[in-house]
Amino acid sequence: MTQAQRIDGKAFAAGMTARIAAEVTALRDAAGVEPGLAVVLVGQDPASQVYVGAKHRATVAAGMRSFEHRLPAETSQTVLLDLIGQLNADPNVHGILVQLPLPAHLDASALIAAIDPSKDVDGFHVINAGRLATGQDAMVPCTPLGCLFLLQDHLGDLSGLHAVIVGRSNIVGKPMAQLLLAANCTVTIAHSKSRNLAALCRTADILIAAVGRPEMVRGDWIKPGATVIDVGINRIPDGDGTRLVGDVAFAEAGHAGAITPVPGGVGPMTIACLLQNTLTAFRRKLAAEA
Ligand SMILES: Nc1nc2c(c(=O)[nH]1)N[C@@H](CN(C=O)c1ccc(C(=O)N[C@@H](CCC(=O)O)C(=O)O)cc1)CN2
Repeated sequence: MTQAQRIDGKAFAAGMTARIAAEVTALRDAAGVEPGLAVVLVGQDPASQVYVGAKHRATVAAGMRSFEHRLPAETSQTVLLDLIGQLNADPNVHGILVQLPLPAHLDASALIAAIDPSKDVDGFHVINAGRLATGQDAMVPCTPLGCLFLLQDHLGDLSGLHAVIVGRSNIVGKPMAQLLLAANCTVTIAHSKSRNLAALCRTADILIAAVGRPEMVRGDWIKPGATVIDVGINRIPDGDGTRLVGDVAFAEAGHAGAITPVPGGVGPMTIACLLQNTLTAFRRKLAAEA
């Protein structure tokens, strides 16, 4: 049996982070200021706590200022809107994100809409989504941006390739489609209700699995030689404990050309791209003030 090449997102993200840290040092030496990232976490979701902790450590390691706001699950919409208003006005904060998912009583769309689009380092604000869709400078959502970097590093020019994206979320599926269209791919967005999903996936040169269901994409959904990007991070029972699996049945994907592992694939790229977006927001502010 052939063995698909493993796309090492962890190593790629480490290289990006080192480059970003060097740029932050150079900017601090030149301008005497450094980028600041504010992260708002509401509630006790265990996975979100892990991700927010990882964001804090990565931000500090890159020489940026980290402003963490960990709030109780019962925090009201009004209190959060007030906090976002303060962060928008704070000159030391260049990037703001609200960690998702939020407790059910909160309106995530309204909170994201309250973030200054120039500080929206998640790229979830409709202004940034619209800018991306119309080919203008935008803050690009971190996970799809990370997927694009891995694809371009592995394949080079993506022109003319058929990309099938399984998943239509605002966070991954839709912005991923915009990025791949801009890179001259032919793009199909599929989802759990698409007819003949397995056959559709078999037509993909690039298969992006972002559906949030453990190992839903089986080996016989993958065209031999295809490049597979697995965005899923699913914790499943394993013996007495748990383990992480993606949306792709990794063990059945040996005939792919290349595949991202879970963990160690797309996940670390999400955080590296968050640092990149924060640096971009900072640079744009410096340029606007010059
Ligand atoms: N406001 C946001 N909320 C969420 C986002 C986001 O981009 N913005 N994405 C995800 C969670 N996420 C970042 O927030 C994220 C997920 C996974 C990883 C990661 O590095 N995963 C590791 C495994 C970690 C583990 O052991 O659990 C890996 O894949 O190697 C980083 C960030 C939802 N919410």
